[in-house]
Amino acid sequence: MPRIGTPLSPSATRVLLCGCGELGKEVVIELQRLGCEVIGVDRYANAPAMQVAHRSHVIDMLDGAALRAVIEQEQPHYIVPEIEAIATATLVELEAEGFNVVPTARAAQLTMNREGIRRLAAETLGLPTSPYHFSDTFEDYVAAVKSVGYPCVVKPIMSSSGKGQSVLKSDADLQRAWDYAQEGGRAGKGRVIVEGFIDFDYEITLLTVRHAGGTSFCAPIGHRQENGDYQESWQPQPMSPQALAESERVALAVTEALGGRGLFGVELFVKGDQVWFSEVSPRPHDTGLVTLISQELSEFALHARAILGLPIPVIRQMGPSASAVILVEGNSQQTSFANLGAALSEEDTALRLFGKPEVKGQRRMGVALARDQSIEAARAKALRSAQAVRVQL
Ligand SMILES: Nc1ncnc2c1ncn2[C@@H]1O[C@H](COP(=O)(O)OP(=O)(O)OP(=O)(O)O)[C@@H](O)[C@H]1O
Ligand SMILES: NCC(=O)N[C@@H]1O[C@H](COP(=O)([O-])[O-])[C@@H](O)[C@H]1O
Ligand SMILES: [Mg+2]
Repeated sequence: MPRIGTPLSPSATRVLLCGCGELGKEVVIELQRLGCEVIGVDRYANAPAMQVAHRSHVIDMLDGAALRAVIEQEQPHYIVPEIEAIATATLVELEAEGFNVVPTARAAQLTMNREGIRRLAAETLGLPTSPYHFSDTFEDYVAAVKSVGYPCVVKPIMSSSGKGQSVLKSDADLQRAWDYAQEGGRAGKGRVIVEGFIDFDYEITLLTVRHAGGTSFCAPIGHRQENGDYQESWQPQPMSPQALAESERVALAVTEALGGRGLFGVELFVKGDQVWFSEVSPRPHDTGLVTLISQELSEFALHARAILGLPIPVIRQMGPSASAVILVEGNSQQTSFANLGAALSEEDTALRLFGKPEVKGQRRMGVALARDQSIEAARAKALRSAQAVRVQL
């Protein structure tokens, strides 16, 4: 049975987070509640999760040598990737040397690159996905678009939150979408994926947790994306029993193939009873922020329990709930948020302000949460709360 020691003592259970954004902040809070010693690592100082960790390091996490140095210095019992952009080859080496990477180093490596996870899901596991093609050159990409057909979606193979992603409707979009994908990739210019556009009725995130007692699913989360970035999410998303069963089948297959313990966000497109796998985060998912109000154990608490080998006997869903993001646009290192009384005036609302130290362009800085009698009412309430917040740069 797992044991947890005293933080900052030789018996401490040390957890090191690679990535310290808003999702990591909530994971750190849950780990702190269980008495872990938590170390945050990210590319910039005062990142949200660093503000609640015991200590932190600022490094370029894509630099394998820098990542290894911090991990060797800290000797964590668990290494918890919080973002995709990490030197995952170094995590694979460290795992082979005996470190515990959550859920597994291979899961972090395969999901960092759209090609890794897409080929695993479609080619190895035979799961339904959109038609797809990978291209390295403009000429090959044009041929791929012709074969996939319009509309289609182009994305850099390494990107997240919709960066570098476009929907193409005709030949007129070819050059712009290519240029944007070349700018938006995390590793700079390079390979893109061309995907057939799935005309789904709705899309969900199926939070799936692999823990000591087996695999558990949360109620499905519906969400609305704009330009590949999440704006609102809600739980539970109404689904036919067939679509839900198929979603759980796909999520189980993907998470079993990735292995390890932890929470996964399985992204699925649904039309009628038909389900397509899109991608998976081997970590808490942004659309899962809704679980901060919709579940007794949030996705962050579930991740912490799973990582530490603790039981998850039940996941209680508390009724129709929603989240709405607080996006800030501009330039500031001292953003402030006002009119919070109005934002929290209604029953069953909550706010998270992430405490990000800087905004340059557009950045998600907070989220409003709400519960109500119906999904429609919860969504409307979360939006009212988010819109009530007055941002000063
Ligand atoms: N093939 C597709 N057909 C239809 N819609 C799509 C397709 N691919 C992506 N989308 C839309 O774009 C959104 C973002 O796509 P995707 O999840 O691949 O991007 P991402 O950059 O990995 O985003 P994140 O990191 O936030 O998950 C999807 O949630 C969906 O709404
Ligand atoms: N879709 C992935 C996602 O939501 N990741 C979350 O956003 C942070 C980065 O935010 P930033 O870009 O504002 O630094 C990440 O650290 C993670 O918490
Ligand atoms: Mg996604």
